[in-house]
Amino acid sequence: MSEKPGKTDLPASVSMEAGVKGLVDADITEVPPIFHYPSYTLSNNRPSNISGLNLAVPIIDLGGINDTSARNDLVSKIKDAAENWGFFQVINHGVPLTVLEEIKNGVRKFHEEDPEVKKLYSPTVSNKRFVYTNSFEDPYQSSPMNWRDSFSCFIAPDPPNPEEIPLACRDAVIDYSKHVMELGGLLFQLLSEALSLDSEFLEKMDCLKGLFMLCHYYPPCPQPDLTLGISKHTDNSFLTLLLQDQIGGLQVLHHDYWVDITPVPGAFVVNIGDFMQLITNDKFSSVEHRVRTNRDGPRISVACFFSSSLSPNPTVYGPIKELLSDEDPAKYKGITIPEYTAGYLASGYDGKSHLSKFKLKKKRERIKCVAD
Ligand SMILES: O=C(O)CCC(=O)C(=O)O
Ligand SMILES: [Fe+2]
Repeated sequence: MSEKPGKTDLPASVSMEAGVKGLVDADITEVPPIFHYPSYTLSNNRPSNISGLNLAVPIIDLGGINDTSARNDLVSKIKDAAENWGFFQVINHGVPLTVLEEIKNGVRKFHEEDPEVKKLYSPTVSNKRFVYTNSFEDPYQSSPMNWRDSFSCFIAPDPPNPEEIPLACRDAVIDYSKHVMELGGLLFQLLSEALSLDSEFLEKMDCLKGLFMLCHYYPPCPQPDLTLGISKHTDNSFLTLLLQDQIGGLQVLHHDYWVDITPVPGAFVVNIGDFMQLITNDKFSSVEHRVRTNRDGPRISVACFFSSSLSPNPTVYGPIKELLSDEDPAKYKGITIPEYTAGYLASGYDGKSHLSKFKLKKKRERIKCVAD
């Protein structure tokens, strides 16, 4: 966790309460130094040894899901993407386009409310399951700061009362999260099949039990080469479903090169989170990603994390026994989701893998874990 910035770090005309959006509304023409990233973290030199690789995140069509041979084909594409990219996009997923438009509009509407309205949901005032955190108030904010404002909403296992969600996005959040739970159920089936496990395996492990929504608003940035919307990180989830608008900026690290995840109209970006990498014993990869800023905007995105997050949950997750063998012993020790999440949040988006802290180092430790 980094030290919080003070008002003195900002131009005098700017109120911290109004978030990054407030800076842009105040017509700043230069990005304040607290948002500056060292230039080496922003550069992206294409390594010569990857020139032959296809550098596009796979796009997978879920349309043929009910046909056995098409399903086998898409399960093998998902397996390949989950192993080699940690990311893929899905199209023909069954979520109506109107639902996608409504949630993007709802997120934008809330972020464009008067700061006085948003203040009612700030972490210092709100103990509700809907929290508005602009970069200046986020206790887990990285240093340098991110060029974005966000709100979060806990959806499952304990859904919020509708009154806890602001009117600007209430119906959209409720409707959208139902569709995300449904699509998540299908994706966990396909991922189970991709691991040669029973279709219901991951759902039976309660991977679908928790859902946490994080809705971002990235204001246009006057100097996009100086800062980031979100610094490099992996997700603290089993799986993340992300909806992005057409502005672009999301990048995934692939063979040490930042690859753009080009917006595809109506698609979801799906990515493997740390907990999935842990339970699959590194078969699937939780891969680092980040968001570049843009002169255009605002950019809206909605990230839905399948994780029960900090909610009390005594289940200890370790590598799935069915995936282990003498040749492939457990690589991780078990941990509960709230314990993992607390550590992940405390280390902030610092770009270091939290998962690696749970890796079993010695062969003897691994063998002992399998015997347990
Ligand atoms: O806004 C995006 O495209 C990505 C957001 C993200 O990576 C996150 O919330 O973890
Ligand atoms: Fe992320």
